[in-house]
Amino acid sequence: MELLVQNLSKQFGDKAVLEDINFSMQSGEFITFVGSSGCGKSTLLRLIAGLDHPSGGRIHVDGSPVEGPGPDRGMVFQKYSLYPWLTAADNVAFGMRLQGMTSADVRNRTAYFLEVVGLQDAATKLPRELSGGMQQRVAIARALATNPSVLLLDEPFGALDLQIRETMQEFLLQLWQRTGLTVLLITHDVEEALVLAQRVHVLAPNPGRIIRSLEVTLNKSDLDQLRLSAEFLQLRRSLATSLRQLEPTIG
Ligand SMILES: Nc1ncnc2c1ncn2[C@@H]1O[C@H](COP(=O)(O)OP(=O)(O)OP(=O)(O)O)[C@@H](O)[C@H]1O
Repeated sequence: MELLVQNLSKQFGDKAVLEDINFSMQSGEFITFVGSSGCGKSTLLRLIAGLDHPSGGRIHVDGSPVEGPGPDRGMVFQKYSLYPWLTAADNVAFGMRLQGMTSADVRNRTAYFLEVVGLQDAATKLPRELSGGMQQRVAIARALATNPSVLLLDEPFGALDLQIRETMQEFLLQLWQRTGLTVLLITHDVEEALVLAQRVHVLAPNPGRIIRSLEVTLNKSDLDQLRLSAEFLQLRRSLATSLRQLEPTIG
């Protein structure tokens, strides 16, 4: 799989929201975009998902232009990801049924992906009976079940408390290491971007553009240790400084 984004721009009316975005990613990579609120992160992800159309530039998946949503791109949003009237299992099954999978396949894959996210015991629960973190795990299972080439995550843990957010980051990192998923995640949280990604792109606002890209080669075998390591703290400070310099000065 290759995702290729070239000279991508997006205008809403006369407001330029994204300008000249260029990057690519390959199978098995985990990349993040980090930027402050309103810099165009969600817009970028929606364009890649095919939920909206670019004003200029190109988005290709495996050489084919993105012209709308497709099963090759699975998406998870910050909240309200699940259908509230469906059980966890039916939520996971939903996309597969739409794709026309046989009911035996749907049943087997639902059980498998609920297990992948550690929720085999929650199959018959409704979303409101699950914690926020569990709901997002169901949403990830649903996205994975349709076998996407790339998983697009829009601040998936943004609505969760800090402690649960860290548990979910660890969960996602392990899932990625175990399964070889391809993940593109957007976040406003510098620490989250660094903990998870192999490559971080920093987005500046007005118009949204990439101002910095860095490879992250930190040892992620123990995230608690990592968060305290000098190398991590130095990178985090450096990224936070990049973002802070973009804020409008007051007074
Ligand atoms: N459909 C739309 N019509 C008009 N303007 C829009 C539309 N969608 C987004 N925008 C504007 O584009 C800019 C970027 O929005 P976007 O949601 O992509 O930012 P973001 O970085 O994801 O922010 P947040 O983290 O707050 O969600 C904002 O100024 C927003 O008001």
